[in-house]
Amino acid sequence: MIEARELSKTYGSVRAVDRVSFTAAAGRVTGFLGLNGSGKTTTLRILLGLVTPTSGQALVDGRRYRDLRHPVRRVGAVLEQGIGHPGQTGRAHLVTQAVFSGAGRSRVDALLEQVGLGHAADQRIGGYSLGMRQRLAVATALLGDPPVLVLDEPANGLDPEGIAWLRGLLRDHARSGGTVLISSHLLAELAQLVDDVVIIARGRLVRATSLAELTRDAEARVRVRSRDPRRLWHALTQAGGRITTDGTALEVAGLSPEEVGELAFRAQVPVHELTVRTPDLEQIFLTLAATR
Ligand SMILES: Nc1ncnc2c1ncn2[C@@H]1O[C@H](COP(=O)(O)OP(=O)(O)OP(=O)(O)O)[C@@H](O)[C@H]1O
Repeated sequence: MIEARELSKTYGSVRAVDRVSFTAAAGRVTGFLGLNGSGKTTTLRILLGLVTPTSGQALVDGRRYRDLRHPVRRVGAVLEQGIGHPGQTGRAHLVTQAVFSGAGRSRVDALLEQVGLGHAADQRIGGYSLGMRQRLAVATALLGDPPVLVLDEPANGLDPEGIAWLRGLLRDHARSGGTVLISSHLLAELAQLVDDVVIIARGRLVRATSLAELTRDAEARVRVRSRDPRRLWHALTQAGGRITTDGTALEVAGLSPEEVGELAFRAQVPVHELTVRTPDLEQIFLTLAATR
């Protein structure tokens, strides 16, 4: 299990992480979500003992990373930065990491196969595509066969097949009792994968809940297209509607379709389209991520 307790990190005047508390439970995949710069990487780096928090604690199985007896056997991490020496082969990289970390090299070949790099094991990393590097990073994280996996934006650079592969791997890991914490700035990317979500915005926790709960809570929206969107926007906002737009139509939250129709009528704005949109997960996330 992963636990953040009132975690804060300040860089000069920037509160990168501000009293954030959440848990990521064993047997579940937890999505750690926030827009760019919201504090995800800082939180994960604190968790992995790479950054010292200003206050609060980040714990893996009740201990700080640096207090874990065999960290590579407890926690595997895929971080954002580049991996390995470009002149090294994938296999040599894994062997080096295995030796350095004390994980043992016996799993190297099996892991290369598991992440789909068996055919490229003897190619230099410098010639790997971004997706292949991500696969190698996942293999490195799995070296110590750790129950806890922490992944910072691992889907970056993966093609749809790679994403499906990663999803399968992480789901299997959780199904066998492992803990998975995975960050992203796109909820849609994780929607098929996560059980729970932790959403942060500007360093603060906005929501920590199950994906099912998040979907249930979301309110339907009314999409309305008209000849005079400015006037309609004004009328709907005056009535308490919360509005976004894709440039073509207005998306209205907080008002029923009946209210939107009647308000448009009263404002004498001809309506060309009025539809009820069931909640879109990405929209829910964006609304939450932009709230504070
Ligand atoms: N070493 C640092 N020194 C100064 N400011 C930092 C440092 N690391 C992060 N920050 C600032 O802290 C805030 C949070 O950054 P962080 O990288 O944790 O966000 P993020 O959610 O991971 O973003 P992204 O999705 O872009 O990676 C940002 O304002 C960032 O500029």
